[in-house]
Amino acid sequence: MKEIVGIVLAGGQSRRFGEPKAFAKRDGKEFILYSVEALQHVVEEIVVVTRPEFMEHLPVMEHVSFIEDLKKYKGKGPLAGLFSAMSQCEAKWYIVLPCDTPFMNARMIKALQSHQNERWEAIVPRVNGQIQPLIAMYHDRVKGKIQSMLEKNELSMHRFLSVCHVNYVDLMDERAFVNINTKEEYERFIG
Ligand SMILES: Nc1nc2c(ncn2[C@@H]2O[C@H](COP(=O)(O)OP(=O)(O)OP(=O)(O)O)[C@@H](O)[C@H]2O)c(=O)[nH]1
Repeated sequence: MKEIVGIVLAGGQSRRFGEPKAFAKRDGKEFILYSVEALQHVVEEIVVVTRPEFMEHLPVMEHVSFIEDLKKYKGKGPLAGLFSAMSQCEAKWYIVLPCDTPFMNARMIKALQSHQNERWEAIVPRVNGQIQPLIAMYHDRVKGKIQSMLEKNELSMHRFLSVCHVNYVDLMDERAFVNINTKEEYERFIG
């Protein structure tokens, strides 16, 4: 079993953005690569959970593999992506990132990781009072909890956190957590 694996969630619909967010660019580089690179020097391996039609557009990278959501939970959102990666790559801890945070960086991931401790099931940043469950660390112990939520079709990340033993850590770098969901946000932060 690996000590720590990175997960990049890139299987969403991007309905608000109107085209796949993973391939939107900042300074000529695809958003998804910012997520992969932020994790690259911190974790042993990275699993990108994405759609089959995206896979051929993604570059081959060392220690990075591309998988799909488990058939059973396809279309069920980030919790399904998280569970799919946890089931297909065993590790003690996971650090998850979405594919739409193009200012995320290794420094922030290391800051999060510095709170890693077996006492907790999840380490979740709070930035400007807002919790960030998709930019967080999860212990393998939460896998069963996610599965039972998915089985009940309960898909809320906040509801999931309510059943976990969570260490909320205040992080200050708001810019690293900028999340692009719409073309308006793209114009405002990257334009
Ligand atoms: N693997 C996987 N990732 C998902 C799924 N749904 C959302 N994500 C990812 O989770 C992150 C946050 O997703 P959202 O922005 O809430 O949803 P989205 O579907 O990408 O965008 P909207 O359609 O505009 O809501 C993004 O990185 C998505 O790619 C899913 O069902 N499977």
